[in-house]
Amino acid sequence: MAGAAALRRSARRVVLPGAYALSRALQHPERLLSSQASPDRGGVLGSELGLYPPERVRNFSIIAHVDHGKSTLADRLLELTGTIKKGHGQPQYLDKLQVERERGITVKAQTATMFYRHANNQLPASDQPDAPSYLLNLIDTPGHVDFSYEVSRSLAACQGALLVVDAAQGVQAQTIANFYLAFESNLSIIPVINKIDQPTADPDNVKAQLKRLFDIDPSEALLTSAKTGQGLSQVLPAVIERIPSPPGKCDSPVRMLLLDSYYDEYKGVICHVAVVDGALHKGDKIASAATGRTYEVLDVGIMHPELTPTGVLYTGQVGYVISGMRSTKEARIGDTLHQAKSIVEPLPGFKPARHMVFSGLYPADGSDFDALSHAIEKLTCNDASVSVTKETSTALGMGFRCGFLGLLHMDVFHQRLEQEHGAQVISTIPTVPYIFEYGDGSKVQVENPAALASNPGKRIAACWEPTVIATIIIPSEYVGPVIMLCSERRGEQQEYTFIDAQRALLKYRLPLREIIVDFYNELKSITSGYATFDYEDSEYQQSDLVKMDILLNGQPVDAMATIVHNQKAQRVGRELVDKLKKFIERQMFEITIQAAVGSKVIARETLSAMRKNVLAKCYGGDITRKKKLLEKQKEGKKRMKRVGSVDIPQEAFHELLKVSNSK
Ligand SMILES: Nc1nc2c(ncn2[C@@H]2O[C@H](COP(=O)(O)OP(=O)(O)OP(=O)(O)O)[C@@H](O)[C@H]2O)c(=O)[nH]1
Repeated sequence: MAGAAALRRSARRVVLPGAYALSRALQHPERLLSSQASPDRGGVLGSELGLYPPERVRNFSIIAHVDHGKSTLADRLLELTGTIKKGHGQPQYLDKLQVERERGITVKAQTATMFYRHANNQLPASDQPDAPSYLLNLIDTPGHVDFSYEVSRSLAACQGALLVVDAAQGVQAQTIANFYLAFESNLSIIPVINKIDQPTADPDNVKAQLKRLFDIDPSEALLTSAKTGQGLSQVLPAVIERIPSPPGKCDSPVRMLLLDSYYDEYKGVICHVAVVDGALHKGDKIASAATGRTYEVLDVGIMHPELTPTGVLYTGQVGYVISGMRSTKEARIGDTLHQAKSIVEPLPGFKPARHMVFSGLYPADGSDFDALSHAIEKLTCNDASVSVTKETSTALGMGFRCGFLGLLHMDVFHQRLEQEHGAQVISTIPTVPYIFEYGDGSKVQVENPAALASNPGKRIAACWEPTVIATIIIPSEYVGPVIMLCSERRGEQQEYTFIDAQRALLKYRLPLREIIVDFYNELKSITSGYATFDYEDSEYQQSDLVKMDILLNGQPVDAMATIVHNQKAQRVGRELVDKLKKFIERQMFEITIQAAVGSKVIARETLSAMRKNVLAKCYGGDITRKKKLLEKQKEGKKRMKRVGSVDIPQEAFHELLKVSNSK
């Protein structure tokens, strides 16, 4: 380590800030730090970053179908470069969120900077003391369909991607989606066939699939096992040799792409940025191209893998900036940050996230509104892809209408609200954004069915619903049942091909509403878990939609209203009414439960009256026992929502959610 320290000192002496440092570094590559001499965590200094001109930087991502091993591979690369210690005790270092660890999925894309000495593979490293060192930015991405927005965002900062494919499972639906995202972003793609240690691994078959589907030359594929370490030593050399260095002008005023932002209680808003041109120093004044606001750079550094201040970031590098922004609303993802008072061309940015699913979120106990509001605000600071607007429901009181990228995203958001903020929420039936046109030609986007009055005074002339193009990959014996499922869900076949001797690829246009919860579960169950599924959003299509109300004792419960296809209204109405009958406890009066479309009742159930007197259970005059029972009853009441005179338990809302999505 003494040698490493000496190297660092000498490096500091020779390096001057800015472009000059870069040109000096280019003239003296022998002075670049080796990975062995790479700075220990927290010790990375700006002067050392200056030793990595764009030619010695590689920004890449790992993309794959869910569970094919991205995060494990990322961990191995971090270990290999000494960025984290081997066996650091935490599986999947880059999966930081609790929900990510629990569910084993990656939700937020994370970035880590690594230093790697690229020695010639033919010679022992000890014989190559001058082998050049590289700065590698690895961006881990989520694999689930809901988070493809995160994937495309991460790819914007990259010039290449490792496309990881499980050697036994082969190409799956998200492999295809992710390949096209990377391909359309003009990235160099390095195919990595992972999990070759598995007994059922068939790398040759996977190579053939890659050739057939993506025209990838089989000789380009790397064979690895992130578990045993086999083949991993080829990965980083391939990154350096096959992925181009980031383009950008070192001597221009600083211009960077805002990749992501989150709020840290102690540090404030932290922005992840990719520096496209110029260099960024602590103390610089920067401006946002979107808002025009200016900020002073209070701290700047790299993720190595934790925040490591460097005081500077140079062209092509990826890191973080803290600049006194008050909220993540100021840090718009995809925005261009640039040197204040300079005129720059904004970078292309990203397509704004499209909210596919909307749901109302209400505090389980009405008096907790402020607490829920605070929790949602905090969470959206870290997940800017959720849209939030206040709404009021007659049944549930004050709450929020939130837009999510998909159902998993919604689930994850709920889970985080409960786990990280202790919030207890009731959520309403998820809905997709419909478009309704009235007789007078005016159009509205409906994100809350309750907002669509049954008799709006205006005649509804037409309705449209969003559709998706779904890609499904299945073993060929399941083609029949899958085709049946898709037509039940109002799907329209677009493509039917075979990707190898055993597996078929189906493409369907499906109404988004039909797939938003239970489609994937059902698809999995009819294919014994073998189907994989991905979708991309597509156009709106005209459809015969109706609003269905649920009435309790004749009163509509706004939070239970839903929009359904006319043909399915009867079936959904019956199921909702049956479910409610099961979950609403008998009360001291009769309750009628009805589903209605307009003024027409399409399903009805009656719950007979019952008198429930807990105190009757208390014989004699034991007052403490009576009190306890009353307390218990009060607790139970807290978890009820009163609609008119009817108490509805929280579970009823959750159960409705399942019904309305299964049909
Ligand atoms: N046998 C074997 N198992 C592996 C290998 N690589 C990863 N795994 C296992 O595969 C499972 C999924 O790995 P992850 O790294 O979480 O997969 P991922 O692609 O990051 O998944 P998401 O983050 O959910 O998209 C884990 O149980 C890993 O331990 C490998 O090379 N061989």
